[in-house]
Amino acid sequence: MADFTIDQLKERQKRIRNFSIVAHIDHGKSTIADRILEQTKTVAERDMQNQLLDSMDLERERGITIKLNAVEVHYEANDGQTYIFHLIDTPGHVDFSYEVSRSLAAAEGAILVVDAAQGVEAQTLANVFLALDNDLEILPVINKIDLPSADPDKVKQEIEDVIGLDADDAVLVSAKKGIGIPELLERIVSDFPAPDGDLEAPLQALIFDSQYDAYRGVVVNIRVRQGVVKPGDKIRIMNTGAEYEVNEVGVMSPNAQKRDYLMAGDVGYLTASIKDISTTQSGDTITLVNNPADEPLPGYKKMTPMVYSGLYPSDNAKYGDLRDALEKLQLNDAALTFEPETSQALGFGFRVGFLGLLHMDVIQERLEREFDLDLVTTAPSVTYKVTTTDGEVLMIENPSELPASQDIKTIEEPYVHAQIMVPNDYVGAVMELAQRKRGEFDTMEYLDESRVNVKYYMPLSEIIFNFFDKLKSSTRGYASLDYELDEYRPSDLVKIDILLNGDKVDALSFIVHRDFAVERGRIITAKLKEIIPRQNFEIPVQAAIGNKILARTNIKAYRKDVTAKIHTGDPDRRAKLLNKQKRGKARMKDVGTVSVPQEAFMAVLKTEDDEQYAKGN
Ligand SMILES: Nc1nc2c(ncn2[C@@H]2O[C@H](COP(=O)(O)OP(=O)(O)OP(=O)(O)O)[C@@H](O)[C@H]2O)c(=O)[nH]1
Repeated sequence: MADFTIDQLKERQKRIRNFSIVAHIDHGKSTIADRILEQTKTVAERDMQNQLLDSMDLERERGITIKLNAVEVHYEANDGQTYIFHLIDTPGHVDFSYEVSRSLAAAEGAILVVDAAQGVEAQTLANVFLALDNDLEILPVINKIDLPSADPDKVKQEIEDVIGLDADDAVLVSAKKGIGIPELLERIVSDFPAPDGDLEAPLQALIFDSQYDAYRGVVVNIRVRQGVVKPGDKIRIMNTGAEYEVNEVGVMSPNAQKRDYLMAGDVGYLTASIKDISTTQSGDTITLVNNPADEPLPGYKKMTPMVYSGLYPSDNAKYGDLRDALEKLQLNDAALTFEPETSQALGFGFRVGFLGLLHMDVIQERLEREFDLDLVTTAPSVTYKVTTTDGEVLMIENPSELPASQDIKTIEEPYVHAQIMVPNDYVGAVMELAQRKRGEFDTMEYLDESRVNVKYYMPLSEIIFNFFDKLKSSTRGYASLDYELDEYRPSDLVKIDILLNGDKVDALSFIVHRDFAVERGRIITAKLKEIIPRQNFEIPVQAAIGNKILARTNIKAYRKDVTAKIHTGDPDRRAKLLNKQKRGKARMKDVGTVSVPQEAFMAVLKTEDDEQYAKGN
């Protein structure tokens, strides 16, 4: 059992530094974290691999950080003392900013990384404001000073002008070449405060994340605010009231290492044979049963999903597995929400809420990889606010549930306030794009003599459907984007239904602005004609608003000799064809009499590109 005195703990607490690294995407957070692990010998050189903290395969493959990670590092400083760092790496993409705000709640300091060539970007600003909101000490670091285009002085000036932070003694670093890392380590010790939680007060530990482990139950990641927790302690989760006995406490360094105790100021994990995953929500507080804290810590702001999409198992028998998988993922991803839904076309599934399309992509891929599921996903939709002629207000997350037009008084859609940072030369392109996406100009501010911050009000639905990709391609990658939900505004919106062989397919319905309806109707019927394979009868494909048909095309039937060829062709070729067919089948869903591939449900997302081709842009 743990053997320690309060004085020893107090001494230890003075040597703890909890900090997070925040930056715009690709400015080098993960590389800096790697260097810190390397120079403090937390990881032996032979075990060192790039992006060590990005432990998910998906993170490595895509080269992005999705989840926050907390690692304990021991650093022997120039003053001869050994300091305990808890380094919390965070994602940079706008879809994952909820992970950033959670990690910041566990830290006292934030290293603000800014690329020496790119300067301050939209997410730099967004993240630094999150850090300031959390009262964190901020240490500016200018990274990539090895680049020929690096201009640290200009970036210092920008940090002062745009963020209002003194950047005179910003640490100059090249994470790639290892330059400036020793200075950075010293500055972490001198600039960030030690945590100040009361060691003798009743336990309060904030749950900031958890994972499910088939053997140990839920592994809960905590930041201890006050008191001490150790194996054998009886704990209570304050909001759910669940009680457990602690089996193990420890830290990640970067692999799990058992400890005798975790104390105020520590960031680590705890296990207690927790099998019921609903009892340990992120944001809840853990205390001791026999000496409980009076109140839980303030939790996290609940995240509002931005987009919803239907998730259905390809094989209807896997419905229960999908629910299990979603529950387990939710434990690890507080922003994920879901509820059961049924579709005439797709059977039983779930309506799942996401923070953006990247988040949706990541969840879908994790479900398929980590839980071995085969999914059919419907096109994402924002939440519309509908007032019916009876005065009832409905929040519509699924386009197929939109009431008939004669029952609707108004439809409102969510608007965001977007800021786009871009070099002067591309302002014209940005404005043209924003205008085309129904944007309403707000203001424009100069960041320095060559860059501006353009602000627009825009419908969220236009932003989530590849606005970011378009923005990048029309500014050669120079623009950065950040946005926050603003308000609901009335819009002239209509629902387009798709009919296959005369039957309405609910999972293919979508909502658009009336001005784009006919055009989108035409494009999507043409797209579906391309995507849905021919069958042995002719299939009419129609787009309609109510009873009014906007567009129609036909998928022709197989000609007899085509099938005949397959049956009489040479055996090798026949086998190949059959195999190809079989593989395709896995991703097909029988909708009434028609087999529809997964791709078709996403076709509505693709219509935007064609629209622009059609207009010759
Ligand atoms: N030239 C140069 N390149 C660097 C330096 N530091 C990082 N990079 C490169 O910049 C890219 C992005 O680095 P990451 O560390 O993955 O960036 P990040 O900010 O963690 O990105 P996310 O996790 O996706 O938010 C990688 O290709 C790195 O190799 C540096 O000091 N100099």
